[in-house]
Amino acid sequence: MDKIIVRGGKALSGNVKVSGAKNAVLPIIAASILAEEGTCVISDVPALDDVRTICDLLKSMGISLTYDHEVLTVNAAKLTSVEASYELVRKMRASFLVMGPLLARQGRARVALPGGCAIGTRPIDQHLKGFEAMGAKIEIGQGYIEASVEGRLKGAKIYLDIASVGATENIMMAAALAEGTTVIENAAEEPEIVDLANFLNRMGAKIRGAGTGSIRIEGVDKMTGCTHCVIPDRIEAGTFMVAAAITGGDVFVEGAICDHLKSVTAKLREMGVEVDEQENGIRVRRTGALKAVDLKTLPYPGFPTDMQSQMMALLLVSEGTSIVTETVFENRFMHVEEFRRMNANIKIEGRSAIVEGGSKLTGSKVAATDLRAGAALVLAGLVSDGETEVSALHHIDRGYVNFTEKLLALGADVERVTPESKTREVSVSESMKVSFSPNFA
Ligand SMILES: CC(=O)N[C@H]1[C@@H](OP(=O)(O)OP(=O)(O)OC[C@H]2O[C@@H](n3ccc(=O)[nH]c3=O)[C@H](O)[C@@H]2O)O[C@H](CO)[C@@H](O)[C@@H]1O
Ligand SMILES: C=C(OP(=O)(O)O)C(=O)O
Repeated sequence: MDKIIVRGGKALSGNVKVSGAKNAVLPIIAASILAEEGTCVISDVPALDDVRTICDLLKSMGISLTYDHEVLTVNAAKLTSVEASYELVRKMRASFLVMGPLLARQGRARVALPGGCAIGTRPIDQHLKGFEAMGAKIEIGQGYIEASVEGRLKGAKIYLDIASVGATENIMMAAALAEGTTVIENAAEEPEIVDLANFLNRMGAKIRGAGTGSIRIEGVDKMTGCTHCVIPDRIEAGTFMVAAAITGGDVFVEGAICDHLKSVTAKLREMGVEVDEQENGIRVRRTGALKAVDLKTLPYPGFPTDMQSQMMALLLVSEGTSIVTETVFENRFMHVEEFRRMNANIKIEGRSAIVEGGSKLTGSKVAATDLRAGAALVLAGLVSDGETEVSALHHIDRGYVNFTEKLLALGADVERVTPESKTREVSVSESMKVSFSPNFA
């Protein structure tokens, strides 16, 4: 099993380019199932394990795909199966996003129950409530959810009890090909929802209001292939912003969209970090001490839960006590135990973590507990005494393209080690080449 070895003490500097957003591209690839004709050509598709998983899933349904230099083509004219197997859904919960498109196009879908994961139980009741409101019959058995509808789905007014990102996306995709108009109230407002709506509209859908709490979808009879470029990953961008801040560095995060990162920028500024918002990216510098701040995760435009663990790493080296409250997922503090191995002083009280700043972090053996926790441990390693060894990298590979290489290019003392070959020497230019070649043949 690969490990990342980090030796602390280097201030990061230079330019890092943000890849396409994982959380935008996954629903977009699922949405391409809706195109009965033509090819979807999607660019800035990051070479991530999660992308490979959803591509494998579409391939298992008879859909043809190609991937070359971050351009993915999907031709879903031929669709031979409406099933998403346990093996693929288990690897990645976002696989459940194929349910809406399959149901809308084929009138039937059979998808393995996604179950919980390290960060919480993550139910899908809001997705199912939406499909039922559109006339689908839902049956659950033998670990699978079967949804079916006589004829077409019918437009409906759906109020989400929770502004769920996945439910908003799944229902929006289903409604795009339904008969009549669907209105989703208390919809999630994340930028990835806007990107998905833009993609669907290019395919022929009629969606208005994405990015607000009320989305109106007029169903159409047919959708076709289109071209689309995925938005930059705001969480990857935020992770590098924290990397700059934690090391007292000076980094330009190229491609980051300032508007998508307002809550992160505001917190960094509150802590005494200089954040310069530019047209094509964000420059982050830190020279002085870091101030403790409190933060609470919330749905967009609130502070993202996917940045909680990285910010916690930063708060560990600030002056004073901070309170981090996690309101989105009920169990997203697994990284606290790992931080403690690095001499962190953190107490958990219910949904809050009391983070004592100013501890001298020490390098240690730690394991990623989810993908953002993995990144956060590497960030903590950048300022720890001695060597930090991060394992369980399959989490990091789900959501960060060339994470080690990007840090290396900014001057970090970091390497990825494969036990069989001891050290895998990676030249940055080589590693930046396309390293993803899924078996699309
Ligand atoms: C692939 C992807 O885009 N993943 C993101 C997406 O996950 P995901 O779409 O799974 O997150 P949701 O917004 O659906 O979940 C938010 C909260 O709602 C709850 N819930 C959700 C659906 C439902 O039917 N019932 C229910 O109770 C969840 O358990 C969770 O507590 O948004 C999360 C919240 O910003 C991010 O952390 C994930 O990175
Ligand atoms: C929780 C995350 O992803 P997922 O919803 O795919 O598990 C994440 O990206 O931090």
